[in-house]
Amino acid sequence: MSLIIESLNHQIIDGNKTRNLLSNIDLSVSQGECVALMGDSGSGKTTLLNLIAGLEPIQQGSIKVADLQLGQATEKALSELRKKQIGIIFQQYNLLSSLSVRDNIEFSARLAGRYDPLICNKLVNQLDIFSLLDHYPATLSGGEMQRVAIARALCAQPHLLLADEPTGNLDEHNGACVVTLLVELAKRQNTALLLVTHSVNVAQKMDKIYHLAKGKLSLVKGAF
Ligand SMILES: Nc1ncnc2c1ncn2[C@@H]1O[C@H](COP(=O)(O)OP(=O)(O)OP(=O)(O)O)[C@@H](O)[C@H]1O
Repeated sequence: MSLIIESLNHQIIDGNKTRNLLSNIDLSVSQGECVALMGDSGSGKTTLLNLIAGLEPIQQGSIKVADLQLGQATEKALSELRKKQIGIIFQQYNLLSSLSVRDNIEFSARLAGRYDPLICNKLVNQLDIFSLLDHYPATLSGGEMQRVAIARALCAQPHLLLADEPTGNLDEHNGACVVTLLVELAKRQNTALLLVTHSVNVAQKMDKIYHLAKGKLSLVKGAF
């Protein structure tokens, strides 16, 4: 299993009271499995991804990624995990502005110790960003940045890929192509994919769909 979440609870401060954002969440994603996470805006999807990436401290319950218990891990171990095992496609892309598209893509793969020019070149062609390789992020459109962020994450061949609205800036056709490619590559690389989306069409391409509402996670498509 690439990801195992058990009895996860997470509270936030809302005004002058606390709110249970995540209540007793259980979720497992195995290698090569593609899972969609849906839910209204503000339901806690991004917070859940941040907890899985070790970017926010776990308050109660457990999250295990690639055999590492995040709640007991040191900052160094969490940082190593993010470098080597977890790929993240952030809502805001988080491309490094001082690096060209080519260097952005290669950087994560080299950090993970998995830079393979053949894999990178193939991804660049599949995502149709070859002509952008010498450009800098500031000169790209939202959709182009999104495709570069996807190439960067996949080029590092992560164990677990977390994608927050990876098609939010793409039109319906390009969004569908990118998701088909994400699923195909996750299966081929044996990567576990957890993808946040508001699009039912995108979610339908996944093996399972979970819905987050009022802190509870429920399975709406897939094996029980
Ligand atoms: N550290 C924090 N302290 C207080 N409130 C927080 C904190 N982090 C998130 N929140 C609140 O938690 C709620 C869930 O936020 P989150 O970004 O996880 O939602 P989301 O489901 O990803 O929404 P969207 O679909 O709009 O991206 C929001 O109301 C947000 O303001």
